Amino acid sequence: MQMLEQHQVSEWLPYREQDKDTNKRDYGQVLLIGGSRGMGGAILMAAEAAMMSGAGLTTVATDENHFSALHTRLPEAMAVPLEDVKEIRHQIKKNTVIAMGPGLGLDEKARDVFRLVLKEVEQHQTLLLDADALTLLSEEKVDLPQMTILTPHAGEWQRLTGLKPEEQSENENRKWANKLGALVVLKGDQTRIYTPEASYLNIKGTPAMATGGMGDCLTGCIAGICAQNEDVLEGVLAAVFLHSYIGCSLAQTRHVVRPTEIAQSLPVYMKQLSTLSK
Ligand SMILES: NC(=O)C1=CN([C@@H]2O[C@H](COP(=O)(O)OP(=O)(O)OC[C@H]3O[C@@H](n4cnc5c(N)ncnc54)[C@H](O)[C@@H]3O)[C@@H](O)[C@H]2O)[C@@H](O)CC1
Ligand SMILES: Nc1ncnc2c1ncn2[C@@H]1O[C@H](COP(=O)(O)OP(=O)(O)O)[C@@H](O)[C@H]1O
Ligand SMILES: [Mg+2]
Repeated sequence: MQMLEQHQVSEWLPYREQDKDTNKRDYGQVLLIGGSRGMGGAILMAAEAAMMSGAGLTTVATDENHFSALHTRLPEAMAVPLEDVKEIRHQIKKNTVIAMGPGLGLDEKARDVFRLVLKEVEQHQTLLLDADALTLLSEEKVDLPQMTILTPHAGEWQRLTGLKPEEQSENENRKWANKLGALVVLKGDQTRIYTPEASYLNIKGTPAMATGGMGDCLTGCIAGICAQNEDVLEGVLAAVFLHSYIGCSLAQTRHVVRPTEIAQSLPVYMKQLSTLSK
């Protein structure tokens, strides 16, 4: 298992050359799907992290009840209603990265959008499944596009694989990543990443990060960084490292780190780390 190092991450992070003529469409378009009634915060946190990590355009498909909160907190993001099938289909076509699951719920409406995304997404797009989308994946019969990114915690991984936390060994996890043909980010105090070919060990996080929404923030971070990276694996590894790196850095002066604080800090840390290798 390969340990992630800061110098690699500084190479993998997207870097914006100052004198380059570009526009927002050069930095990817992210669609985030989730936030059923009462769980709007989950998808809002993911959207904020995606936008703050530099996605060129960020769109959120969520319950209409959350639109005003989203626009107040994050006016940079666009919103579409979760039940508008025609619009969601259009958005799936349009976006380069699709991240689904935070606060999505497990009801029929959630199942419908889950099936729609799995049916419509194309091989050239990057799909990330987190939270309730992982639970739906364990219940529904669907084929995953190649190298779908899955970001389970130990409980979600158990639902997908049947492996109890104490059975989630390197061997078993790799076998399952292979079987699913997926890039698996198995979250924990020290997150491990599995592809069919290799496995990676993140830096240790901090218990100050053990608070609701921290995984939702990671989802946005991965989506935003992958929107700007040609290489999906490098984007995922850089995002996982950066999320913990910022968490540890903020925890030096905090009892608990808010996921939204990590999102707010992303532009500064990305600039700092990505510049190191230039
Ligand atoms: N502000 C919000 O709107 C928030 C919404 N959230 C949403 O709440 C929904 C449920 O997600 P949860 O993950 O809380 O619940 P889940 O029910 O999906 O998973 C929790 C279960 O997994 C087990 N488990 C084993 N190892 C675990 C580990 N390392 N971490 C966490 N659980 C572990 C727990 O014992 C529990 O039985 C998701 O849609 C999620 O996105 C959460 O993200 C928290 C914040
Ligand atoms: N004790 C800990 N040390 C380091 N990181 C942690 C710790 N507990 C949780 N995390 C991180 O917080 C995130 C939790 O994700 P998740 O369980 O999906 O949270 P949520 O669903 O509430 O957003 C993961 O990125 C995990 O690595
Ligand atoms: Mg989660």
